[in-house]
Amino acid sequence: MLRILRPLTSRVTAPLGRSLARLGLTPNIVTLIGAAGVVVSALYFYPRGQLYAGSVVITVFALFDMLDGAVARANDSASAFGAFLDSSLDRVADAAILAGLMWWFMGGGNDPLLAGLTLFCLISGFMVSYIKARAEGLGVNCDVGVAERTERLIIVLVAVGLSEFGVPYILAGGLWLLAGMSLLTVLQRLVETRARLNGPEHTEDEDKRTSNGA
Ligand SMILES: CCCCCCCC/C=C\CCCCCCCC(=O)OC[C@H](COP(=O)(O)OP(=O)(O)OC[C@H]1O[C@@H](n2ccc(N)nc2=O)[C@H](O)[C@@H]1O)OC(=O)CCCCCCC/C=C\CCCCCCCC
Ligand SMILES: O=P([O-])([O-])O[C@@H]1[C@@H](O)[C@H](O)[C@@H](O)[C@H](O)[C@@H]1O
Ligand SMILES: [Mg+2]
Repeated sequence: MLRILRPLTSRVTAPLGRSLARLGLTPNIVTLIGAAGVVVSALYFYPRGQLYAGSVVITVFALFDMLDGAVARANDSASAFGAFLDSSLDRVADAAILAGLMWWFMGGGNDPLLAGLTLFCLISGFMVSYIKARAEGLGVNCDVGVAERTERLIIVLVAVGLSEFGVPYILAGGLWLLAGMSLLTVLQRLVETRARLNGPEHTEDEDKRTSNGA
């Protein structure tokens, strides 16, 4: 959904990408800094229980995901391995955020129901990404859904960040919303992939890939 904002955000990220490239940073280094930063920042959630500070710092490092591609485009160094690393480390970052939150609910947060709901969000979010990756492996595009990664990050970070200001039900509400939207996106991507696999543009060549495992 929010991908439509890309032309707008690239007005900021493209010049930033050029500056980082001039400093000698490679896209892969930017990817690694962003992912490592998110993982370490998840320690704000658990064990520290600092939900607002954690959300802010995680947001800063999550934004690196918009900059690695910008650096790649700035110095014409986009690579297949870079794209693979970018997507793979997104999963590590997503897991760190939600695992940090889940552990906090199980400890200081003392809310086993929300811990379970967070685990559901983690698994359904991974399913969203996995379905797209598997569909692409079978030769079809699956860029659909109400909760792509950017939407999922915004929902969880805003809900968790605002919860420290005592906004009623924001944390539980945000997590229920995230769970529902992730589940809906899983269904949207399943339907889309099925339609495309059965569609006219799906060739015999692509059928050969169906025997491959995940
Ligand atoms: C009071 C409350 C307090 C709470 C505080 C918390 C507030 C939280 C609020 C919002 C949270 C916002 C988090 C947003 C994170 C967004 C990050 C994100 O999701 O990015 C995803 C994409 C980028 O996707 P992708 O990685 O696929 O694209 P790339 O551009 O990287 O290109 C990939 C290709 O590049 C090549 N490549 C890449 C890496 C590599 N190592 N080698 C390579 O070769 C390769 O070809 C790859 O295929 O996001 C988007 O761009 C979609 C649009 C998103 C719109 C987001 C809106 C966010 C809101 C505000 C942000 C404004 C920021 C302006 C920019 C600032 C930049 C520092
Ligand atoms: O599938 P999803 O989790 O919505 O979105 C993800 C994108 O936001 C990410 O930038 C891309 O690199 C991943 O491969 C993945 O597709
Ligand atoms: Mg990126």
